[in-house]
Amino acid sequence: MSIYGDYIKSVIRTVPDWPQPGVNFRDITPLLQNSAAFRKLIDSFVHRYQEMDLDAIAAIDARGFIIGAPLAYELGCSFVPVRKKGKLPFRTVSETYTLEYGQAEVELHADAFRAHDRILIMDDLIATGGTMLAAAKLITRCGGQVVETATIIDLPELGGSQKIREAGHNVFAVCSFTEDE
Ligand SMILES: O=P(O)(O)OC[C@H]1O[C@H](OP(=O)(O)OP(=O)(O)O)[C@H](O)[C@@H]1O
Ligand SMILES: Nc1ncnc2[nH]cnc12
Repeated sequence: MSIYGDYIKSVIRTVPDWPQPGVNFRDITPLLQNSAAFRKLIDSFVHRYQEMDLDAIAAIDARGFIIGAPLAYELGCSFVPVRKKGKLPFRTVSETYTLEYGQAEVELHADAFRAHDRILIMDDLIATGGTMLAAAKLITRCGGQVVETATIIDLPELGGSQKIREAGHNVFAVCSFTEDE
């Protein structure tokens, strides 16, 4: 958890039973509306990653882009979009995964980075971990080195962050929510 974790958590809204009954949706839009909170969020990531000699931030479509792009700008490294199926125009590699509420597929341009590049994967939230693990597999298949996976929100009870760690990747989360919060 980052030094601003409690503050960032306090500006995230929980919407019960969305998009389907039983899901507590963690909504980051109030955080994005609050310029002071958004700045602290990006600063937390900059603070953690500025000495890690990253080559690229690979951010996951769509909410991962919101934080991945300013971080890449601040760190002076490249931005790699990991997109939902059918959005990238060039040669792609893809990986299917299971969401908390459905199935999906992510894609990466085959030439998105150089072999051995040091890459941080960024997303807004880890639930089952399927999305992050699919992105990590893609990046590894393309020759990248996954230095860490980062997120604003971890939902540890859903087991995703644990699964990602068991697959051999570091996980950094700014804050976490239990099901009853
Ligand atoms: O750990 P998981 O169970 O894989 O779930 C986490 C993913 O689910 C959400 O994305 P979503 O597919 O809803 O897309 P969006 O960012 O386009 O809203 C979230 O932004 C993560 O990418
Ligand atoms: N509970 C949740 N809140 C927000 N985004 C999500 N993506 C998957 N599960 C989610």
